[in-house]
Amino acid sequence: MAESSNSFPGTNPFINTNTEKSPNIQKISEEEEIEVTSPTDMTFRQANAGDSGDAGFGGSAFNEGSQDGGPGASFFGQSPFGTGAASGEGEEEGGLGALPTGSAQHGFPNNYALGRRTSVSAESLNPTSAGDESWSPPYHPKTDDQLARLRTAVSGNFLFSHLDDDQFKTVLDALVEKPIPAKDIKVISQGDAGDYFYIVENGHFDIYIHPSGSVQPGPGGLGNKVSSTGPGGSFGELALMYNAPRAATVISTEKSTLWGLDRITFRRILMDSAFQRRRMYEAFLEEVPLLSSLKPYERAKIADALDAIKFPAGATIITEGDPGDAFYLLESGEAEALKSGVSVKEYHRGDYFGELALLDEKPRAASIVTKTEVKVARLGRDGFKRLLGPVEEIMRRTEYQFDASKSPTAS
Ligand SMILES: Nc1ncnc2c1ncn2[C@@H]1O[C@@H]2COP(=O)(O)O[C@H]2[C@H]1O
Repeated sequence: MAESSNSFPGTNPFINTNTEKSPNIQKISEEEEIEVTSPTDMTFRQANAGDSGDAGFGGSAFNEGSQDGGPGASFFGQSPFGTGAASGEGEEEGGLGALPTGSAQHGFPNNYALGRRTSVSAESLNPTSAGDESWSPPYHPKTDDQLARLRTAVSGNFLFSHLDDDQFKTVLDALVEKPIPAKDIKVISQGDAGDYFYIVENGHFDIYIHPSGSVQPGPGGLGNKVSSTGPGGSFGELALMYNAPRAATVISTEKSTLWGLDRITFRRILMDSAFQRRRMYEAFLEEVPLLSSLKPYERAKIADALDAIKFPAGATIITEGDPGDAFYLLESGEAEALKSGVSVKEYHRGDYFGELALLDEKPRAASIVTKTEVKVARLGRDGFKRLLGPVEEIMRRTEYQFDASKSPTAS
């Protein structure tokens, strides 16, 4: 635990090695020292009043007529950190693919996490360490209706799927309902400090990134739309995980309902497992040819949803004729596909199988049997449908050679 916690900040895959300082981000770093001290400090209370940080809870002070010129109305007022423009010199808006630097290749703005502290408090480096026993999680009572809705909302979220019962209860108690009354409400502004992680119960949100690292004045100031999210989805974890400014702007596209989890509860309960999963699969997923067209952030979301399973040699992972419930990526070892007992295809590291039954709701077209000890990353049906949409066409183009005379070398 300590090992992984301590190594998180040092291995931020999205950090930029550029040493140029942004005054805006420096302010955010300073704020963190205050913010991690108490979830009920000034920042939190101001947020409740709707005038600071990320979207406040219970406040009605939607600041229509956004100060920063983007299409969305800001959900909050003047940030104590400002949303001042970071450098952005010589860069054109052009989507993630158009960004020129190393971090841009990762799908993040040039100055993402630029100002992250080199010296941070023990709490922020190691949120679950001993010495933090004085922390008691926030408790926000909920009606039966709220609890039922909340359980449904988090049931589809992979960051919650590995919690034990106590952790799950702590998180449910700490979540706060946050109605978003209309479209064009800016819940998160790129470049700001992060206070909350959000789960979408209903409604829809678009996500924008400006190459400069923060929202800019004027038309197009939000940058480029990079993705969107809806019921069961979540956002706002990156700033909390990496102690970094918000990497993107998130705006409602309709009336919606969010549940917000404060930064400290997120870091203490959800972060370790989320980090470990993302880090564990990051390098492997980059190597998987099927996923090479995806952006790094899309691969990170897939990592959240994967389960590692080991099989000994000679084990059957998939049985021909069965209904399909999961898709698999082969992480190590070798396996083969058998149709009516005849080998028709071999699998090695980076290959995938199990997609046909999920794509077409058909029974398994072949059995998959291990030839050596094998490690697979399993993606359940929901994750497959939600996360692999962008590569569906690639999967559909895969031609299978079922002619037994060409096996076992057919691939
Ligand atoms: N392509 C993307 N790059 C960065 N963040 C994204 C992207 N798509 C969605 N997001 C979410 O947008 C959020 C903005 O706030 P955070 O940086 O805390 O966390 C970010 C992610 O949860």
